[in-house]
Amino acid sequence: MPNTATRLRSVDSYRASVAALVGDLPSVRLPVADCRGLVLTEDVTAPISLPPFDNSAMDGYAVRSVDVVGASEDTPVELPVPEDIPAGRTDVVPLLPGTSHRIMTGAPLPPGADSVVQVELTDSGVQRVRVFAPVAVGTHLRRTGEDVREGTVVLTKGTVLGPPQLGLVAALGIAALPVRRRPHVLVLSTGTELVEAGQPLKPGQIYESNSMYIATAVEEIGGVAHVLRFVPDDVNALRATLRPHLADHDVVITTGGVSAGAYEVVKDALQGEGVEFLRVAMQPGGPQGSGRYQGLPVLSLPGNPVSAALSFEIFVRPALLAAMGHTEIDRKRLRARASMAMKSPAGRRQYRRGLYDAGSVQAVPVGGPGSHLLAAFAQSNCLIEIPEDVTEIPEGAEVDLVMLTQR
Ligand SMILES: Nc1nc2c(c(=O)[nH]1)N[C@H]1C(S)=C(S)[C@@H](COP(=O)(O)OP(=O)(O)OC[C@H]3O[C@@H](n4cnc5c(N)ncnc54)[C@H](O)[C@@H]3O)O[C@H]1N2
Ligand code: MOO
Repeated sequence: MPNTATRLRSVDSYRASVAALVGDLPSVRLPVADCRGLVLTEDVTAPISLPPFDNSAMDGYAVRSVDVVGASEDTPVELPVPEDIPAGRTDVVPLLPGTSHRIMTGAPLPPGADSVVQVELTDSGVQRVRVFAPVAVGTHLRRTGEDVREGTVVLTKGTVLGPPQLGLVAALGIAALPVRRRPHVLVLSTGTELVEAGQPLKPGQIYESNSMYIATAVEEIGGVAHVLRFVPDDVNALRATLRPHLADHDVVITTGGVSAGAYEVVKDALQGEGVEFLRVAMQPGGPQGSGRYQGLPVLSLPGNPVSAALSFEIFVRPALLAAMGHTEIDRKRLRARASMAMKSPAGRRQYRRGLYDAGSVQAVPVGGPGSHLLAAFAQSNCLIEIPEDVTEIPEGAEVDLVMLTQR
């Protein structure tokens, strides 16, 4: 049967298959510093209160409010200063009536004190201090547990750990957290025409770029990418290249070698070995392969750079995010008016690269639909999604956008 007669899989159904193939990653305990962007798998309970002790919110003098009643510029109250309490002083120095201790921000409030006079309202005395204003009980104090009470849940299972959450955990003295671990992704680019940056190009050669896109896109969402470049058009050599890496990766992403040509090394090596090659009703990104090779999920993306990139964006990225335990796996979507007319093939969901302008609420197509237009893609901030049943978008019509700048 000719390739053209092959039935197309819908984008949504293929997306679901890829997500099911990748599955869930296991939960592990990791040092807090390694948890940025990962998803918590258990609630976190505070082992201590925050603040852990009553302390001063200002540099100044710990006093009893009653001792400075009536103080003013003209009638200062003068108190002896028997102790100096910098932050970090760990011995207990009670405050006797009629005295004050010099105290710094974050230092423990001495027992007996009920307020702090900030230094600006005093003469900054060291042996004795003149206080120029009264203070109400509780002024400039940070009470034990005001932020967090020991034993309470501070972060719930499913939370994505960003800097604020990790800062809180550090403040609680927690060293490691239970998280879904990072996906380890083997990125394999194929093609005899591909050379690495730094080498001169011979006629017919191009610089290899897909692995750069895929690896950095994997790392952007918190995965770990290991790049391999595979050159020969030899199926046994490709299988042998994969073999030593199967045990320590969660997913293999290949690019190139999946379409209808005479040298389709990925397809030839993996078809019939657990990986199915098919066409998806998407443009770019029609030819795809997926399945398990020796038990390991393999996603074979088409070689054209924008096809590979959009295949990652539409199929692989949400699957990896879901595997990592994220519930928000989709990019933000917007609607805008098309700045110009566009055509799209019948029966395919087309993703045109575009620039969304929030001011005019317009989507401007950047470059054409071609899957080799890398510069246009790099200048875009969105994809303009043209549905399968739409072949013409008139200028000014509302279109759906997939924003590439935010999740
Ligand atoms: N007769 C047909 N030809 C093609 C069809 C088809 O249905 N019938 N489909 C076209 C579509 S659509 C796509 S997409 C590509 C997919 O081809 P492959 O996955 O086999 O990719 P290659 O042939 O290996 O490469 C395509 C293109 O991309 C360049 N490339 C590949 N890998 C990289 C890389 N790592 N970095 C940079 N550029 C890369 C390669 O040089 C080619 O120009 O097939 C169409 N053809
Ligand atoms: O579907 Mo291919 O991915 O257009 O270039």
